[in-house]
Amino acid sequence: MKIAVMGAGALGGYFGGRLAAAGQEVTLIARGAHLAALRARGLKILSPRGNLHLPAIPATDDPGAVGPVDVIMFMVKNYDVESGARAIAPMLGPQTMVVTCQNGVSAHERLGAIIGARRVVPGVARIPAHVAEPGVIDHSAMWDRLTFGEADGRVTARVEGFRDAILAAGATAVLPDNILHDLWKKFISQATLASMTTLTRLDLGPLRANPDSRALFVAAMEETERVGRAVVHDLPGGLVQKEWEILDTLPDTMHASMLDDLNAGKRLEVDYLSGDVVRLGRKHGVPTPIHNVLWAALQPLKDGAPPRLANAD
Ligand SMILES: NC(=O)C1=CN([C@@H]2O[C@H](COP(=O)(O)OP(=O)(O)OC[C@H]3O[C@@H](n4cnc5c(N)ncnc54)[C@H](OP(=O)(O)O)[C@@H]3O)[C@@H](O)[C@H]2O)C=CC1
Ligand SMILES: CC(C)(CO)C(=O)C(=O)O
Repeated sequence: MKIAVMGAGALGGYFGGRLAAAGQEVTLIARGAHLAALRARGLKILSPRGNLHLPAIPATDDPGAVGPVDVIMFMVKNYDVESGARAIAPMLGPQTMVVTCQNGVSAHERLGAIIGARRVVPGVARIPAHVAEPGVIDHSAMWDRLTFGEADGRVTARVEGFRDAILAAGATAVLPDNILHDLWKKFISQATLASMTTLTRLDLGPLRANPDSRALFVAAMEETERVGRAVVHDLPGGLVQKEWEILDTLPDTMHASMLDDLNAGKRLEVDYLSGDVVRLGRKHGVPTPIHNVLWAALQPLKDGAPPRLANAD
């Protein structure tokens, strides 16, 4: 299978590396110091599921040099979806499938508006990872799950084939009954996890242990669930509780990738997390006071390179 990874950072490097190690024809699309390191030293993955070093994995910043592929793993951040969508044009053949992984609920629609919805297979990733240094992906827990499926719920040969390729590579792939439900299920916890860990600069452990911050966490998730129910009328019940069954099993040191982004001086995806809770709440007449505070409080940090803390000295 010919696979291109558009945005071979934390997630793209992880899944692209596993697929390449399993013999798939993978090209990483990257840029800057990360691309230079990939070319000079190859890709390294540090992972409890097994470390990996691929010294000669193909990497480029030029999708035109790759040409049409079977699958594009579209793994840029939310704020790069539109520019990334335009950049992948030379890799789109008549049958190319483009699988997403972005947190939030809007990336697949924004991508589809540019490249055509029929090409897009929405996905949800459950895998904690970050780029520890250029060329090196640090995957910090056992889970490495990519759930994806056709937006209309059909189980097609293209999604089955790609699921089998990921499973053969030793990572986890799931075809759900309804990918839109899965997107919202994760969004209900992720929008809150991202904003609360980033705003407080704390891991999940202390936020979950303190009764007041836990209550705020739960209320923010319930707010998102109410918005979800207004947007997707057949969203199953009990999603907040189901997400807490996951949150309560995570290590104390778990935090959202958005906190890693803050610490690395990168841009934040907050407009697509708490920001989209607020935006969709307004659109559907559902009040979102908690996410409005979380979203607004993070605005001064969202463009990256956080201002010097007033009391840092
Ligand atoms: N990291 C995690 O633990 C998880 C992340 N997610 C979601 O997955 C998505 C990807 O996250 P993550 O992997 O952490 O992000 P990263 O920033 O690690 O990776 C994205 C990569 O895409 C590169 N990129 C963007 N545009 C281009 C371009 N035009 N050409 C070449 N390279 C490009 C970026 O380069 P540059 O750095 O120069 O911008 C970066 O290296 C996010 O939406 C996130 O919400 C979901 C679950 C877990
Ligand atoms: C919480 C985690 C790491 C789970 O996959 C995540 O999705 C993120 O923070 O982006």
